[in-house]
Amino acid sequence: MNARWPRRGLYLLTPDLADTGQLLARVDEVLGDAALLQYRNKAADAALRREQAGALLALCRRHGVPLVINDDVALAAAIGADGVHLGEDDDDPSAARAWLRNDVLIGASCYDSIERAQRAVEAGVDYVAFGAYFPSPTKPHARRATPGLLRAAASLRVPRVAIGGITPDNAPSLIAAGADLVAVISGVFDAADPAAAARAYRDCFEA
Ligand SMILES: Cc1ncc(COP(=O)(O)OP(=O)(O)O)c(N)n1
Ligand SMILES: Cc1ncsc1CCOP(=O)(O)O
Ligand SMILES: [Mg+2]
Repeated sequence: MNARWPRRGLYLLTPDLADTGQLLARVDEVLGDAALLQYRNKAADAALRREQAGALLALCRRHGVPLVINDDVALAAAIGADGVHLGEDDDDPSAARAWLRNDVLIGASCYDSIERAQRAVEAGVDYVAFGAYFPSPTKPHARRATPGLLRAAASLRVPRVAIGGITPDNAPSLIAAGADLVAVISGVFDAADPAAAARAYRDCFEA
């Protein structure tokens, strides 16, 4: 378990962009307001993901923001990333824990299931993620979760992440229900003013 990562705030996920220069420029503009960055690209091949993850790691180091890799434990280990995020179609958290250094954080998607979250915590994950909370432009068919799940997960004693269609307007209701981090793609990267949007999420945690 990594003792140093921020446990509250905006958890930014990258949009699928093939152009690495464009990806870096778009992330650079908003990273200062993020607590964590996740590299997520569901369209890129292995070589492009390696290139983009390495470039994002350098950017994250400059901003002092930890980088989490989605889906790919081998990639996280290869570049020395700060964490990996795993869902139901990915490696098992306990297998990842055996593979990765002890200070690499592991996050788990728990969708709408407190039982899945309990099992993940027993396997040694550092945070649990629930959602989608609202209709997600990025993942329209994502399973839906309720705020009650965030309240129920308080007893697990790891940070709780909420994801899916989260905007600066609806984030406060999830934070009030116990979300420590809100995970966002379109609310920042599809905003007319991404820097202002990122600041608005951050402000939700300071209100
Ligand atoms: C913080 C966070 N929460 C949930 C997910 C979704 O993970 P998963 O269900 O494995 O789906 P994909 O993102 O891989 O499409 C996530 N990536 N991050
Ligand atoms: C990866 C993922 N898992 C559930 S919803 C989602 C996408 C989140 O993106 P957005 O913030 O655009 O809804
Ligand atoms: Mg996944």
